[in-house]
Amino acid sequence: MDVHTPHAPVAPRPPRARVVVGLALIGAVLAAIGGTFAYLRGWFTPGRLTPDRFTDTFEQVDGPHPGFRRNHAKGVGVTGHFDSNGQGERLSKALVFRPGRVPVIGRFSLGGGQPYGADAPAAVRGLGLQFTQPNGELWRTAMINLPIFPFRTPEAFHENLEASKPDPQTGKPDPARGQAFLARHPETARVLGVLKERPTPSGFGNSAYHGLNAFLFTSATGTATPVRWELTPEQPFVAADAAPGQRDKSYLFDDLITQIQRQPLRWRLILVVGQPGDPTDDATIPWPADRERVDAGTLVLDGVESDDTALSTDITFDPLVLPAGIAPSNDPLLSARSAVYARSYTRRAGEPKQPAAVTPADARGGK
Ligand code: HEM
Repeated sequence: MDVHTPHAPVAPRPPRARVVVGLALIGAVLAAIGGTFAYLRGWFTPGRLTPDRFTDTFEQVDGPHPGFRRNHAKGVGVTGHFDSNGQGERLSKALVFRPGRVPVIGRFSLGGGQPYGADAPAAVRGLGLQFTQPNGELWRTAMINLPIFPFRTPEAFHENLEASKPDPQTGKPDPARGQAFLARHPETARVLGVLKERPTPSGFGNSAYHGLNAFLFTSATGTATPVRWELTPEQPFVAADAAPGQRDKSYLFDDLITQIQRQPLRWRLILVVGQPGDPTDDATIPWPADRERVDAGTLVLDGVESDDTALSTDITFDPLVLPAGIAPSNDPLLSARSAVYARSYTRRAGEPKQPAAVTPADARGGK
């Protein structure tokens, strides 16, 4: 054997054989891509909870409303800024916490997939925000007026949606399915018990908003701290209207528009500092009330627009769009939220849109 050729030389293949091998390779690559695609869409495992299936279920509960968000469908866009006082800097190196001002685009909304439903005091109030840092990085967050979330996992949220689908016989959700869900999920029953005791403020402007999921803040020196955040209103508490049925269908949004046009609305951004042992993967459990609360600055909202024209319409307030210095925790809701928000956006962005309930004339104060 020739020492310079330790392996038997490979005879060159005739050109036709090379073409066949090449085509087979391309076929294998396409099959692998197709297989991955089918796997991700859940076609191999029909019971698996995929972003598509989650989005379909939202549509089945509230009906198809092309062009609108699949959850928090009714809303208005807002604009303003965040004045940071620098107190958050010791927890996170994110530029948004340096002293100074950053622009904010936001959206107030009501929970559920009905873009034309009547406003009601008990409806979940939402506030999505996007902060733009001086280096162009974005921080997006979507908060609600509940201090704890009723569902621990995406699966539990989805199971509850399934139980909320209208019964074909009555056109309403079957109460027995709701009861069965609560029996399987005592954590949801506990959260609903807590929420029932809370006084409801009169509108969007005097509500507090909670980020609920925990995040990990990293300081300039590399220290990591679990943090939850919330917005506390500077607008004084007034109890919710006991008989809003007498009022306009969009009275919560009308009041918000009137208030913002009178004077800017303001909230304090509070960073709640977690201690070792505080759960970061369970938004149904509040952290102890004595946790340190760092007032990081003031959110000021001074512009309001209809969903038909607002910049926020083309934004998903995806909780995983984060600047350096804020990272996701191990909360299982976070990645599910990100994936389902993206699916909702892809669907609504490709559909023809009906006019929003709150029109551009309404947002200009034309009522
Ligand atoms: C697995 C859990 C969740 C799922 C599947 C889910 C699903 C959705 C979907 C599909 C949208 C519409 C997205 C779009 O088209 O832009 C949405 C919007 C929203 N969600 Fe969630 N959500 C979840 C948990 C939460 C939690 C924990 C909060 C509060 C901390 C929250 C607050 C909001 C708010 C405020 C909006 C409206 C944002 C906007 O105005 O665009 N969601 N959600």
